[in-house]
Amino acid sequence: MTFLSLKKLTKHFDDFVAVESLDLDIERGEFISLLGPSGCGKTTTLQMIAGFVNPTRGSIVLEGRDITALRPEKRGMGVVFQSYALFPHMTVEANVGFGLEMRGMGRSERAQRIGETLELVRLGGLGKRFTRELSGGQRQRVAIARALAIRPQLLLLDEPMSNLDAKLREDMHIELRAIQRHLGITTLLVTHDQVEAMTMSDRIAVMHGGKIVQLAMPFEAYEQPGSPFASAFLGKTNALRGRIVSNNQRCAIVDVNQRQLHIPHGGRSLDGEVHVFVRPEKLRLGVAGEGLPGQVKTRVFLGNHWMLQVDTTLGLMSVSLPNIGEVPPAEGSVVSLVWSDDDLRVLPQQEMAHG
Ligand SMILES: Nc1ncnc2c1ncn2[C@@H]1O[C@H](COP(=O)(O)OP(=O)(O)OP(=O)(O)O)[C@@H](O)[C@H]1O
Repeated sequence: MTFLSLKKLTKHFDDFVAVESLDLDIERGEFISLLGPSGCGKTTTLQMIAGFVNPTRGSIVLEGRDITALRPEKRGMGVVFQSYALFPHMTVEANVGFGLEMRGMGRSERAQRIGETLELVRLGGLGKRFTRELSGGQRQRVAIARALAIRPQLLLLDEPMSNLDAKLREDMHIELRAIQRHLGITTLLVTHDQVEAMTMSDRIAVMHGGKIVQLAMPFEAYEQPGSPFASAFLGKTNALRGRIVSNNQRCAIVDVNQRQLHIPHGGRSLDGEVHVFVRPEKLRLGVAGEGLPGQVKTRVFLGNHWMLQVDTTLGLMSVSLPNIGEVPPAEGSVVSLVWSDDDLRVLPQQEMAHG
């Protein structure tokens, strides 16, 4: 049975539609991210699941039971907000034990649970501190421990890592994912950070304009984006405008600035104006005369790779080259770009506007 089902979940604020008829099924133990830009309706969706915002329409079904009208405290969910919302005048232990006390758990059982949960987030020994005496990363762990202490059936995370510096955030991604797997706890994360979503999730729901525009495993979402929006939001991409010349069973033949490209269309024959996408790391430098000629406009070194902007007749193309210990051609050099047609993606142009 599906663990959590959102059925045509909708939220209007007056005549503004924040979330529109959203359907999502989550399996037990799954880690799902709602990924999208600011204002796309991620937080509103999470708040409806938590019970803090009433849906305008639609329903929320948890293990077969309709909980749409259930009060938040009856839902048995753990929530971690971006602000953490810790109690500054209380110790770490008191913060973590708060929900347990509310549920009437006895003192000794509570102490044991608090101890276990602090160990889990590697805060053992800090229980007596006040939360104001902790670093940002430690505070964030307290917030997670507080949500986990009640052993919730669903963990809801709203941008919980956004206040941490980049290195700490990276560590927390790995750690939180390990804790989530260890406890087998079904988790929904709201984020606008695609790396965070990719690192942690079993599946990513890409949101745009109050809707899910793609739901897929990270690799699939990145390699086979279902819309121009998803393609551009999940990592860098080069988008070219083209026009369909013809389709055969496997490929669309697309004219891009008078070059004919053969692009696998995945069984979906296309017509008219299209967008052609190619990821920067799928482009390589060829030998002279071999591919699309261009001139290097910028060259940036990023440690594990180089990023080049190359001016071509198809427009400015970003090219990512792995750092293999060689310095690529300097700015101003004439180069040629090659790719495999299998790495090109083609999507109808009008989807750009709708996401
Ligand atoms: N209480 C409210 N009243 C009116 N409009 C609201 C309310 N809450 C949210 N909205 C609007 O609904 C839209 C979706 O908001 P939401 O907070 O869900 O977006 P989000 O994707 O989580 O964005 P962010 O990443 O910035 O938090 C936004 O345009 C927001 O301004």
